[in-house]
Amino acid sequence: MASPDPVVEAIFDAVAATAPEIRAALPGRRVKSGTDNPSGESVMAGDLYADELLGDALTAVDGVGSFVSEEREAAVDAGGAVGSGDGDAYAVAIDPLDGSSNLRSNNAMGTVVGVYDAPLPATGRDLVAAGYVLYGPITTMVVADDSGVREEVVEADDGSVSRSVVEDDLRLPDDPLVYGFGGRVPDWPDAFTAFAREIEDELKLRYGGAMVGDVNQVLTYGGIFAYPALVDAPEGKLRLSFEANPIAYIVEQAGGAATDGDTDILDIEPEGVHDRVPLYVGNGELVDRLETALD
Ligand SMILES: O=P(O)(O)OC[C@H]1O[C@](O)(COP(=O)(O)O)[C@@H](O)[C@@H]1O
Ligand SMILES: [Mg+2]
Ligand SMILES: [Mg+2]
Repeated sequence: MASPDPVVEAIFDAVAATAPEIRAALPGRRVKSGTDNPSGESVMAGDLYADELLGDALTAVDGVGSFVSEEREAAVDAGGAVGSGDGDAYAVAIDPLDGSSNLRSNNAMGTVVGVYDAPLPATGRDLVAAGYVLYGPITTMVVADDSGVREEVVEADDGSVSRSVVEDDLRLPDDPLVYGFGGRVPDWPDAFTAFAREIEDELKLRYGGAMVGDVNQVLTYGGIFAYPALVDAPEGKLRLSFEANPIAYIVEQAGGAATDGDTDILDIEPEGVHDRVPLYVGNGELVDRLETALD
């Protein structure tokens, strides 16, 4: 197996190093910050705190040339040309706090990171690695690169942060057990509702309102997660660069599939870094059935 890319490892180290600090800061940051993000959504104080901490940590990593975040309009130049053709630095895209509406109710949340070898916006084929932190009862981090997917436990001890691998070859189980679909049922297109009715008969509902938490259930138990196209929002809710691409990369590296209903998420050509996309992700045969159902 090829040795891990040192820049990618430094990026994951930086994300892991911020996780205990983000977690510790959340109790006092469960309120709205009073601002909206570039997607027009209300930003929580926790979103802003995580964004600032991660922005500082990631732009300080040697080999990170540019940094974009769900919470920032423009890319931050971190010094260094991005892309294998023009330079040798990576562009890092983050969703600093995924599922931050769960802050109020104290449910799971996460941080998502994508490491692209091309200036953004780029397609998911330009990802060289992706990962997410899950702030559950345990702080875990799932990381993927071309060698596969690993689950790690992140722990802070006396000011230092450790990453311990607990699963070194995470694969989607063959027999799916769970599903979780976002959005209001009356807002779903009829074809998706019909597909959901079939799935309800076969799998158990697990929906927590944070993509990272819901996808982590699918990775653990097998199944399908969707934030579908809605009748009045055909692009759905989730953002391609910060959410769908990194999650699609991780799930595909774990043996699963990801689509916007028609096209592999990783092949979608973005127009802008804040583009939204419908996301259907999980076991390959379920994603195939979904594509047929939406045809
Ligand atoms: O509350 P809803 O409409 O079900 O939306 C839930 C979805 O929105 C998100 O919270 C969007 O992410 P952010 O919290 O990063 O904006 C996803 O994590 C989740 O899948
Ligand atoms: Mg999110
Ligand atoms: Mg977010």
